[in-house]
Parts: sequence; C-alpha cells; structure tokens
Amino acid sequence: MSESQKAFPVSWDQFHRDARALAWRLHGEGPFDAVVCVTRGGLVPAAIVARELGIRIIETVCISSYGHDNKQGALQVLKGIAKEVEGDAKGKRVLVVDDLVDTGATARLVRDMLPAAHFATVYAKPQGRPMVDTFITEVSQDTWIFFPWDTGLAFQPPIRPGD
Ligand SMILES: O=P(O)(O)OC[C@H]1O[C@H](OP(=O)(O)OP(=O)(O)O)[C@H](O)[C@@H]1O
Ligand code: HPA
Ligand SMILES: [Mg+2]
Repeated sequence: MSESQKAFPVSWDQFHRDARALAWRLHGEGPFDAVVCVTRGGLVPAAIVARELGIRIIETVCISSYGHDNKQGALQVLKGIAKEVEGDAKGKRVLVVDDLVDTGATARLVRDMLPAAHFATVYAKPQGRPMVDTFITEVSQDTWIFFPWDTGLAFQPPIRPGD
C-alpha cells in the first residue's frame, strides 16, 4: 500500500456478513453446479457462498500476482481448472468466486478460461468492476482493502498527535 492510498480494514464479522450478502444476491442468479474458487483470496468467500447455496463441488484455480509489498507483478497460473468442472460449455452453471477485483487482470484471465461462468466477488474497485457479474461493495481505486486473514489487532495512534 502506498502513502496516498486509503486503508479499508475488514473484520471477520464484516467479511462474513458481506460474503453472506453476496450469497443472497447469487441465489437469484443460479442454480450453479460448481464453485471455482480463485486462490487464495477466494477460499474464504467460496466456503461461505457454497455453504449458503448448497454447492458441494468446489474447484480451485490458483493464481498469484501481488507480493508482500502489495505491488502487482506478472500473473502466474499455478494450477488450472479441472476438465470435469469446466464442462463442455466452458463454465455454464459454474460460479467463480474471488475476494475482490482490483485492476481486473486476474478476473480477465479466469474469464478467458471460463467464458460462460458467472464471476462474483465480495468487493470491487472501479477499474475491475466491468469484469464482475455480481459484487457487494465498491471501494475507490485508491483504497487498499485489508482482509482479516492478513491482519491482527494493533495499537492505533490517535488522530490528533500529542500525549
Ligand atoms: O484485479 P487484480 O488487480 O488482478 O487483483 C485482484 C486479485 O489480487 C489478489 O490476489 P493475489 O494475486 O494477491 O493472490 P492471493 O489471492 O493469493 O492473495 C486478490 O485476491 C485477487 O485475486
Ligand atoms: O486492495 C487489495 N487488498 C488486498 N489484496 C489485493 N489485491 C489487489 N488489491 C488488493
Ligand atoms: Mg487472489
């Protein structure tokens, strides 16, 4: 995260509520036969959505691009999608779940693999938003979202410095 970016910390509680809200919205879009989860960020929302919608076939597509410095590097597909989940219709009745879309590069790559799938994220930034079919909360492009699995409780200095 650079100094000009705003921080948007998300607690476990808030994330669960937002992922459940996503499941409610997706309930009207299905039915879906399988979930394809974009690891690793998509693992937690995929578990929540699959539980709510009664989907028991869960596949992963393993993609990495952002390092610990939160800078985007080249997209790397570490594992593709199994043929039996992809199906003949290139992802018809398949729900793809990720935690967020930022530039849209990851979503574009997965859409190329599964053009007929429904793509859902919990959060979306404006640049990547056109790549997503369903999302819950939009944040500005200059916001960095901090997920609960990446953070912990820490002292916060007061807004007004002093003692
Ligand atoms: O829209 P984009 O600019 O492509 O960014 C969004 C992607 O970046 C993050 O994944 P990351 O590559 O950091 O890997 P991770 O899920 O393992 O944290 C996030 O989970 C999305 O998958
Ligand atoms: O805002 C973000 N937060 C966490 N991971 C991310 N990967 C891309 N953008 C983000
Ligand atoms: Mg990811």
